[in-house]
Amino acid sequence: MNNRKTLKLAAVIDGPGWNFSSWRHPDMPADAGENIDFFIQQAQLAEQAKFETLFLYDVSHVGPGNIPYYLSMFEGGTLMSALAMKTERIGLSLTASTSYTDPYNLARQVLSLDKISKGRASLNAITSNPGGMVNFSRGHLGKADQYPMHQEFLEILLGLWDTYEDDAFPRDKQSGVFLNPRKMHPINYRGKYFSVDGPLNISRSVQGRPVLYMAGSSPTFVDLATSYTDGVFMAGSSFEETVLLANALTAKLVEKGRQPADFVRSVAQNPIVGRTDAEAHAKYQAIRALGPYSHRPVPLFMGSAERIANEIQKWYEAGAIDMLMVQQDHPYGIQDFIELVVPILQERGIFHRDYEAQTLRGNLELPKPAFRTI
Ligand SMILES: Cc1cc2nc3c(=O)[nH]c(=O)nc-3n(C[C@H](O)[C@H](O)[C@H](O)COP(=O)(O)O)c2cc1C
Repeated sequence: MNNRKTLKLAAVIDGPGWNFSSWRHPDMPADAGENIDFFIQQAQLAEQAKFETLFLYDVSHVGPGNIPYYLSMFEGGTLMSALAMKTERIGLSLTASTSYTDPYNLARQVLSLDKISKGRASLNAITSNPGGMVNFSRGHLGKADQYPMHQEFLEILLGLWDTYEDDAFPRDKQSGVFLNPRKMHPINYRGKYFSVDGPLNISRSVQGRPVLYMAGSSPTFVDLATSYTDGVFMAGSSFEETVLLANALTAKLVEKGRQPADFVRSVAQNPIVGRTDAEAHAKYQAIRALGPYSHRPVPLFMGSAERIANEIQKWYEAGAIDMLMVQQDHPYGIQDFIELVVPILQERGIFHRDYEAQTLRGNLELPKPAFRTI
């Protein structure tokens, strides 16, 4: 069972895509990962189509054998801040690793993005590969540290985002009262990995807090996500696996006394869409031919627009997803999806025709969380 009025759509605007060869396509800017004009174009395209949010994955340790996008990409918070100025309604979601930064820094960055965008920011907080800790003076830590560290990180992040009550800053010029100090709540957190006094130096968000996601698949992931986040990003490698994980998440939410409707479960797919199945297959062959490896997995969502819409409807109505993240390998992947599939989803009442709210939370049908102290 799905638990929202409509399916949510995210556009994953990760440069040339998560593969080795799409940058070689004649219509893909070879420097797409560092090309701000390309990102602006993708962001505005998704906003015109009323996608709820943009989404960026992240990596912050690389080697020469990585995919081109890994080797040549913008830092997500900086990029999203630029896109905030070129868009008005669409959400701005970035991924960052809790193994590779400090919670105070990330809390400031994401809440700043939230203010700059007037309530459209969200963070996908991931644990990432432990190998990268050598870039962040944490080479002594390993895989076993990552989830305990992640948990502390999320508690601090949420605590810092609720440093101030909504009306903590009267900024009254007459009386000279800028801050009501009784409404400021430093967290004074002492953990094994992080120690943070607070307070943060930015007021509470218009959407309460930035939307928080986690990505993963393990039982620890399910447990932490249902305790701390507003939603998840699941691998989505098959319909059956996704239904199982989505149901496990829902059961855990209910067990913890949370409303499943206040939680967004999403997967990413890289649809290759045509007017006919044959046209979609020709597009797939065109990118496959770019090499360097002839093997490129056939996307789970490939074929005519009608076929893709049916598949999305099946996943949505089975409660496997609340949000579909549209990722592109083909340079027209998102555009094709918008032109061919979105109208069918709208016709069927599965996807909205316009933004209903000003904030990302509102558009995701998530309630504004009340202020709380941890
Ligand atoms: C759907 C999904 C998306 C992910 N995205 C990223 C990412 O953008 N950057 C990254 O470094 N790791 C990413 N990861 C890896 C996770 O951070 C994590 O290391 C991994 O999933 C281990 O957690 P698990 O054992 O609970 O699944 C992703 C994982 C999943 C399942």
